[in-house]
Amino acid sequence: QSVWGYDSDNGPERWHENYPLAKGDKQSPIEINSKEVQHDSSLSSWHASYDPGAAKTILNNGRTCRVVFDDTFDRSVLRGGPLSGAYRLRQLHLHWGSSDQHGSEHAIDGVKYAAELHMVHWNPKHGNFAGALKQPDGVAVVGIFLKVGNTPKPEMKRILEEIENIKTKGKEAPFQHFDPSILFPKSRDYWTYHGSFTTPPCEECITWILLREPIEVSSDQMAKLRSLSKNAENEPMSPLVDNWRPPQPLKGRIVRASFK
Ligand SMILES: NS(=O)(=O)c1ccc(C(=O)NCc2ccccc2F)cc1
Ligand SMILES: [Zn+2]
Repeated sequence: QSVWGYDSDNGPERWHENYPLAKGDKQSPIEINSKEVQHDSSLSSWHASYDPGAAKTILNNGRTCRVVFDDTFDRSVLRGGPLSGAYRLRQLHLHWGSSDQHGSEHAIDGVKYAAELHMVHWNPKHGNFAGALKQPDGVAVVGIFLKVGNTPKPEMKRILEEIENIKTKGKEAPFQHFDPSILFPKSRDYWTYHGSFTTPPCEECITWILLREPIEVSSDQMAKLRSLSKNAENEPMSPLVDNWRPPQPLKGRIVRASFK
């Protein structure tokens, strides 16, 4: 079956066979080379105003752990930075490795982090998410790097505690009263560039906002994430790890920095 994944027979090198956009000129993730980044003093700071009541459920879809929010009206929005207008928060999810040494999708000067958290927002001027996917300014994703250290942020605990209840593919649990802005690092410094979904169908509709400052998690918290399974309950155990796409060709794109 043409279902895509991260294994040798259905992984990133073969996605283009069923999803031709995967070979586009504005694909994500990318390798950020700070020497080639352009500081843009006209870039304003971004602002998130999230309603904790918008959080609904957390689920394991066999490819990631995803928290879903109510995006039926402007309840939790991101604005400013490179964006014009308010983008609605729809979901957040993570990508991680089989060890602490790798797992992020974007890399900074060759440095890969243990994981990368994505907060996915869409532009309501395009009617709905499906419509936004077809527009270059349709979607905005805030990317936060997770670094293993010994002063882990307590805020990640909430997501990781829920993992017990969504161990296998298809499991979903209520996840309410959660304000994801508690996950943001202190600094608002960011890089921004135009790219794509890092998973099929790989539409090139994303304004990426990558935060420079990583947040810290503990090695135990990473082990918890790696205890998720990509299989359903009654199938052979297969650990959900290495659900990251490698960096894609920059193809002349400019990466701008909000900081010097
Ligand atoms: N890793 S990421 O770049 O942040 C990313 C963000 C969102 C999606 C998504 O919504 N997929 C579902 C989906 C995509 C396209 C069409 C219909 C869908 F349901 C996938 C990847
Ligand atoms: Zn993602």
